[in-house]
Amino acid sequence: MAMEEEQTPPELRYLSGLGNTFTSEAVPGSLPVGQNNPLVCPLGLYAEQLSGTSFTTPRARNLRTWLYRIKPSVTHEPFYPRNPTNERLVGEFDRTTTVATPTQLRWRPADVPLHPGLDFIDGLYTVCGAGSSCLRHGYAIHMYAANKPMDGCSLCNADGDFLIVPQQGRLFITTECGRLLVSPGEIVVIPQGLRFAVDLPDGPSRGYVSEIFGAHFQLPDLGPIGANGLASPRDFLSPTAWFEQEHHPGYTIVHKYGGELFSATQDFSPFNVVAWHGNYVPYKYDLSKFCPFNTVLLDHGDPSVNTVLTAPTDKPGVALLDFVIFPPRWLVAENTFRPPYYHRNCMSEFMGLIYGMYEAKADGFLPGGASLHSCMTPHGPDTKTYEATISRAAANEPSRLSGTLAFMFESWLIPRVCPWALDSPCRDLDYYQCWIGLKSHFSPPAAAVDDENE
Ligand SMILES: O=C(O)Cc1cc(O)ccc1O
Ligand SMILES: [Fe+2]
Repeated sequence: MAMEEEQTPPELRYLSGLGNTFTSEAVPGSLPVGQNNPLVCPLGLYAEQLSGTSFTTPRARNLRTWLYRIKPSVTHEPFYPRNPTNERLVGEFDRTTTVATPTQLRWRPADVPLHPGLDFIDGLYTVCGAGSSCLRHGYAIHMYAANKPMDGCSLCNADGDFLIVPQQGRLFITTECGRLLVSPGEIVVIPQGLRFAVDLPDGPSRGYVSEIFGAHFQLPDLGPIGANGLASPRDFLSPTAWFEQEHHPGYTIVHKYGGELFSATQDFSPFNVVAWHGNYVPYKYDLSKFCPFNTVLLDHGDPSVNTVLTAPTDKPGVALLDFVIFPPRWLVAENTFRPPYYHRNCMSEFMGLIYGMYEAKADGFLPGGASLHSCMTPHGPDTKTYEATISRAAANEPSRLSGTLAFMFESWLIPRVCPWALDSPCRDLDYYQCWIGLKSHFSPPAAAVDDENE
């Protein structure tokens, strides 16, 4: 099943829309009509339901898909702890696993190793996170650097949804619902529990992953923006049914459960779903389709206006995790400091850069790199950006911010950081220096100073 390096992936068909109930048949007539589990399914298939929410979740948020497959997924040998495991994957964020630090953190991009061979599972490493996958509240932020396809194995993440942001190299992802090709500049969401395998048609690849426990992503409300704008539901693409039926001795299912990896073998591919219907599906989204809204007169708006997807908490307006982008756009504000303002945020901000340069950082924040500014940790434009901005003669002219795509995972929950991320050779220990040069421009009128000092 694995593609050789640099191989052209096949043309794929997608279904458009987010939150839709879809139907898809790889063989005509393979979906039961009028019911989900007839006594005998068409073509002798097995019916299997995959639930993404509790059975009793209110209808508007209820997610489930019915899969019609050659053999049911229960047909496998027992689960064992995977050996070797991946020691750098974390699902429980406490004092035993991770560290609390308010320090501004930044990392240079990691080289994609060529040796030893690392597939998507072994190339994943957690950077930070909060909460607990077992208690179903929290998130993890991972990055990956991989150079080899997942061959003869698939991953099932029982802990949460993965939102994957490729930065280098396309991902060819086979899932139980079909296949998706995801390029840098696109994102993909793989829902909790859906089995998938990642192939790397461009060879060495890297990117970012946010994983959410106990919630699913949805589009943000648009409030006064109105009925249109930001990410449009029709630009989200889900796969169409695709299956393989060959005997596959020794096929391995890797199961991520409670942050730990388990594996089980079976003699067939899990990608044996001939037809499916439902609304619990993987989807991809091309970030260049995002329709940004922005300041058209004065002041820098809050980044929430660039939210692509949000995973809610039980508190209205408070996100477990927002996925926010900083896309190419026109800047037209008058008498305004256009880059991001200096700030301290009660939410925590993890940022990555897909390509180009980020508007707040003249140096040091590179494509494939990352930064973390946790709850109430001060941050903002570096000295070079500040000085260049205030001395720019044409500061009121429209200017186009082009050739850049940064993003942020923003969370209400305070992240704890993994020790290997703090000790990483990619960590920029001098990050704080980018602000140390900010000097006082304070120039009160002479009279005011005299009055004060008398
Ligand atoms: O810190 C950052 O660079 C992200 C960010 C961008 C912005 O435009 C406003 C606030 C904010 O936190
Ligand atoms: Fe910020």
